[in-house]
Order: sequence, then C-alpha cells, then structure tokens
Amino acid sequence: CAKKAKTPKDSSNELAVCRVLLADLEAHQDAWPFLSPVQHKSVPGYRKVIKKPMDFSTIKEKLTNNLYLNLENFIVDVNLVFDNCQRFNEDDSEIGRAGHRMRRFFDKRWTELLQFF
Ligand SMILES: Cn1cc(C(=O)NCCN)ccc1=O
Repeated sequence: CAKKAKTPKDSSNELAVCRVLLADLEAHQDAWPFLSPVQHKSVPGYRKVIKKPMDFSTIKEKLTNNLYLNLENFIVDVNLVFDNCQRFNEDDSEIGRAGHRMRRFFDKRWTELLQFF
C-alpha cells in the first residue's frame, strides 16, 4: 500500500517534541556537565579524543536554526553527547555517572513520547 506522505505538519510536531525533550534534559539535576561545550583548553586531551563534540546548548542552537529535520536527527545529537561522555570519562566518575543517569532519563522520556506518533 502507498506509504503515507510525511506532511510538514508531522515534522513541526516532532520538532515541538524535541523542544520539550531538550527542556527536560536541561532541567535535570545531572545536566551540569552537558549544558555547554566542553572547554577543551581546560580539559587536556578532549579535542584529540572527541572528534564530534556536542552539548545541550549547541543542540538548542541547532533546533532554533531549524537544523533538525525530524526527531531522529535530534536524537542522534543527544546520543552523541552521551557517547562522547562515556568515551572520555570513567564510568566510576562524577561526570561518567551523570552521563549514564542522563542517558537513562532521556531514553525513558522519548520512548514515553514515542507512543503519540
Ligand atoms: C561532558 N564533560 C564535561 C566536562 C566539564 O568539565 N564540564 C564543565 C562542567 N562545569 C569535562 C569532560 C566531559 O566529558
């Protein structure tokens, strides 16, 4: 059967969900390591190890500039934040633990919202 054409309405709904999800992430008590770009000048080795830095403020900027076409593109960047964190930080560290808690929170939130699509 013919696939339902994605109407622009759909992506604007999805982008509204992205803004809600991002607000939830930023409001989380464990968000502090991820709110702004890692200052590679004060974090030795970061720029060498992490090829694609990402943080919540950069995601907000991209959302504001319409750089996400849909929920999927947005989720890719959020997961990049957590993957970078796991790569650079020990699991048993303040920031490493915050990353795992934030990823668990995010996975729960967007799967809850997914049921509406
Ligand atoms: C996500 N992340 C954050 C930091 C950091 O120092 N953030 C500033 C907190 N005020 C260092 C390494 C890292 O992977």
